[in-house]
Amino acid sequence: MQLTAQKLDWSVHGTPLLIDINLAVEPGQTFGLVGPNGSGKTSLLRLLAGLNKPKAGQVLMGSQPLHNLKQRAIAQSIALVEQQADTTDRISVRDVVALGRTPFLTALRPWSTEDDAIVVQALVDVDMAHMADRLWHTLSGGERQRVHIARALAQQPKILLLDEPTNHLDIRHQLSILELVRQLPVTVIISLHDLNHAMECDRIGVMDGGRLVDSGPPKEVLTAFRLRQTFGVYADIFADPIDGSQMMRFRNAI
Ligand SMILES: Nc1ncnc2c1ncn2[C@@H]1O[C@H](COP(=O)(O)OP(=O)(O)OP(=O)(O)O)[C@@H](O)[C@H]1O
Repeated sequence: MQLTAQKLDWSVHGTPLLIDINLAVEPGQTFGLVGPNGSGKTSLLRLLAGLNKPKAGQVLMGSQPLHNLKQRAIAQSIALVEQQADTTDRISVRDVVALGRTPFLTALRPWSTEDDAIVVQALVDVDMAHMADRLWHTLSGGERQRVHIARALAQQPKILLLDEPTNHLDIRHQLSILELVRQLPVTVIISLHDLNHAMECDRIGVMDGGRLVDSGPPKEVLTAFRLRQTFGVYADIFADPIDGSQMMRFRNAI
């Protein structure tokens, strides 16, 4: 499903935090959102998920403006994995993931064996099936992150929004989560700090000071100029001798 942002503005107490954001992510594409700390990535993802309302402009899910839809209808199509999602409840890993099924349950459509199977598959996908009975609060940071991703997968969204999902993850799980996300047949918008990981996205967008300052194929967008201008670093960009893919070697901060 296509996700479109048209002329989005968002501000808090009169301070503009997102300014004139225009973006269209095609069905099935993986779109990487990059930018320095405080550039507006999380704010944009929350608007795209319908959690915050824009001051101006609109978000379209397919051809439907989000502001015309109820939260439950949005949750049947869009899942967001937030950066600092937490719960203090004594709840098992399996039950956290089962929360992903909530938007689909009604009195006429109660929990079924199909939901059980979806939850198990989501746990397998993030390599957490062996911890299904563990209590959430006993998990490490990386394990919690993987459970949150499993909850979003259990939602079986058409659009998956991920805010720095590789935060806390060891290198094996970083790579396996990114590989999993890229293979999903859904539209994905993922914020990333690791620019070499962002190179694997179909397209990327660069946030700077609340604006989307560039978007396009990673090779065209993440140039030495952009790394200096927006990220404040000197970097060398070169082709990997093994497979020719573009890599960045960061030298020093400006
Ligand atoms: N509710 C709020 N009230 C005031 N300022 C806010 C609020 N939410 C975000 N901001 C500010 O808006 C700016 C953008 O924040 P945001 O979290 O979207 O950035 P980000 O690109 O995700 O950053 P990071 O890479 O550090 O996670 C920051 O300066 C932040 O302090």
